[in-house]
Amino acid sequence: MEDIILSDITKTFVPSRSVWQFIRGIKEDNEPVFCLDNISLTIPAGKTTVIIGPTGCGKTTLLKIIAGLIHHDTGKILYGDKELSELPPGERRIGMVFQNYALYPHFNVKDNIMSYFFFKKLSKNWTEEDERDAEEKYRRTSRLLDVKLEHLSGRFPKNLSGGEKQRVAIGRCITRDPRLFLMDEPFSNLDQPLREKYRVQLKKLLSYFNITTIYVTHDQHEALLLADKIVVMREGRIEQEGSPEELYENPRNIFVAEFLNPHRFMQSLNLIPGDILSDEYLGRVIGIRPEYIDIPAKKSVKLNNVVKAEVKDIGSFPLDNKRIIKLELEDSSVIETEAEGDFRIGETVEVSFSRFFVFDSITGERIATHIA
Ligand SMILES: Nc1ncnc2c1ncn2[C@@H]1O[C@H](COP(=O)(O)OP(=O)(O)OP(=O)(O)O)[C@@H](O)[C@H]1O
Repeated sequence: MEDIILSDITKTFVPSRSVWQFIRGIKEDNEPVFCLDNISLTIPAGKTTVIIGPTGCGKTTLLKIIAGLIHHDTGKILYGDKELSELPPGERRIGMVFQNYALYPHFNVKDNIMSYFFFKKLSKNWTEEDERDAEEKYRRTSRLLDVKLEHLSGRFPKNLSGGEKQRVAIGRCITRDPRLFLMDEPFSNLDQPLREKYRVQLKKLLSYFNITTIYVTHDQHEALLLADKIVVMREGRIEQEGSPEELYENPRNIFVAEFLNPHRFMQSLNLIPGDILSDEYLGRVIGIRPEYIDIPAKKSVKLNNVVKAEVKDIGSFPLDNKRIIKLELEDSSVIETEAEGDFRIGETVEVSFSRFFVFDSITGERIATHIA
């Protein structure tokens, strides 16, 4: 198993003329859409790489280029020392699961999952041992995906729920023994509780089979749960790549810092003007993760990490046993964190920051991380 290396991948789309332009004989070229800008990236073997970024940043296009569904303008995709893009799609051993499930409608669940073996079985070389291996693979995949065999194996796709179809599509890809597994928001059609359940199953499955996977999503919780490596994209470029911990603890800029949010009820970063803390940070932006805000202020931290704030709001989330407190600082900026202790709305408190980022206020780049 080898890493997959993307080197300087570029893609520009030239939109075709609309019917209206065609009828009116309007010849002027439509503006080209610059989609991917020199993407270089290593996809580690046997790990899950999650690509995340705002809509239109080029995630799906990158995935389609890797799958060989569209061609890139420049650059290389290497699997070891082989150029993946020069291999015919059939030899690439790439499994894909996209939002639409694309199951074979006339195959039942078991035959869909086993479809890879369908034609192999017709060949003379198919042995009893191959049959046992295929059955074993089917059983393991089904168990890990929680596809209840006794209920589902004989059903046809039209009689399955969205979640069931999606799991069958994933199972079908896995039994094909892919070298690379590509998934584009596979759970986006499902409701929240189901998404959470299936993500956990998928994580188990991917680590069990050690499949090199690229997973595209908008969803930060999904990214943080599934990823061994996260790639944050913006406007056709990679903003930062690394482990979820690296990106969360050492974001390159405000965009990345705000993008990854493990908290369900709070923003991931509180931004305040630097001069509120000290003249040393005049013209800078300070970013504080909610978990590094202490109320009341810790005695041990330096005085210039302490600010006064008014309690503006306290929100309760009893099912999660959480209370979120919103605090207004002297310049009217509002920060929020988890409340531990009793507070009254309108009360003034002293707050300290045990760790914070210092960002350039124009470029948004991180200049320093300050630890008290
Ligand atoms: N065939 C095409 N012709 C012209 N422009 C295209 C084509 N395919 C994609 N684009 C443009 O390229 C950009 C990137 O599209 P892409 O689908 O890769 O984004 P994305 O990050 O996957 O977005 P989303 O999260 O909304 O799915 C968009 O501006 C899109 O409009």
